[in-house]
Amino acid sequence: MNLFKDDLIAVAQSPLHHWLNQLPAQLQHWNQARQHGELRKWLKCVEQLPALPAEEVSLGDTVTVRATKVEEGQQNRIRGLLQQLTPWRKGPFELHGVNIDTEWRSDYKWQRVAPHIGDLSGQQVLDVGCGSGYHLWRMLESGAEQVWGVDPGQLFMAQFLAIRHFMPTALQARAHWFPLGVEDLPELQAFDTVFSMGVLYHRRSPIDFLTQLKAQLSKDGRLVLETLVVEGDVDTVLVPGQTYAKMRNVWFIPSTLALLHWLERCGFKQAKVVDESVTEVTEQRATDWMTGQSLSDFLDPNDASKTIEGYPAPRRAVIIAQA
Ligand SMILES: Nc1ncnc2c1ncn2[C@@H]1O[C@H](C[S@+](CC[C@H]([NH3+])C(=O)[O-])CC(=O)[O-])[C@@H](O)[C@H]1O
Repeated sequence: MNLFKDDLIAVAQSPLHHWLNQLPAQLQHWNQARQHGELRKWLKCVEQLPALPAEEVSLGDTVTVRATKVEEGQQNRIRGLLQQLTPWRKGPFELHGVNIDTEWRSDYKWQRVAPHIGDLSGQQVLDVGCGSGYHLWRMLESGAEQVWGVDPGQLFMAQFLAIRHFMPTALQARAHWFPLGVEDLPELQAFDTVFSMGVLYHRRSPIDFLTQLKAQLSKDGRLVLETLVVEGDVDTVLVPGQTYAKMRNVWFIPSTLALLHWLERCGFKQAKVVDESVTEVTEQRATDWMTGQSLSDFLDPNDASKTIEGYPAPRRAVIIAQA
């Protein structure tokens, strides 16, 4: 379990140390039974990345690491290796002059979330379904003491490890990623803020999901939830057919009023909607780093207010609720 050695030490030294009752055994099991066929290849790419000093670091809209002197050969090597980790969905990043223009401008989402969360100083922060970990770096920018991402997507883990490779040691020690789903988390009751963005609609049982998120929060903790919503009253929930915007695994898209009601039923307090907006094609689009189909292909070509299946086009809300 060398891959997670330092992260497990960080768990032991944190207020989350009771996670060690399950985590090492889960990672062991994952290592033996749940590894993706390509993971070795992806990790090899990460290992081959050149070591360069992180002399200029920005955890802003484009998460950036630069050294004063980078040779062209090193830059080409970085680009070539990182291109083997495509598709890159969540970013953007700039690593020693290599711009990773990801499918999503995840900075747009963060701009909708950040004004409402305040300073995260001193906090233990969990991001459930963190993808490449782009938002983990932004949470560190907001002051978090330690950030913990979980996501079953192993390509995203390799992407996170590649970004972390270039970070200065002091930041590396504060950012962690485990290949787990929300269903693998015990009731830790230890995080000051739990984020879960873009995951609820992928869950078959949204009430169980909200309950699992609540179980991660400390007594005074809060949830920052971002998800697809539809317009409508407290009884409105869209359960699409086989696909929604060509995504196969979409189950429940509630109205914000329905979602607030669910949160209340799960025991959350003071839940409020802090942002609601329609996703533009400038936020999710094909790029050199994700050459497949993207939002413009998922919308009705004659009416961008509808998905290709005729449902309302993607609209997203950010909700903050207290444990
Ligand atoms: N059981 C699960 N437990 C945890 N995560 C899961 C699970 N199943 C899938 N995921 C993960 O949830 C993430 C959803 S993407 C949001 C990324 C980021 N948060 C963003 O807001 O940009 C949104 C989208 O692409 O639709 C993916 O990384 C999955 O691997």
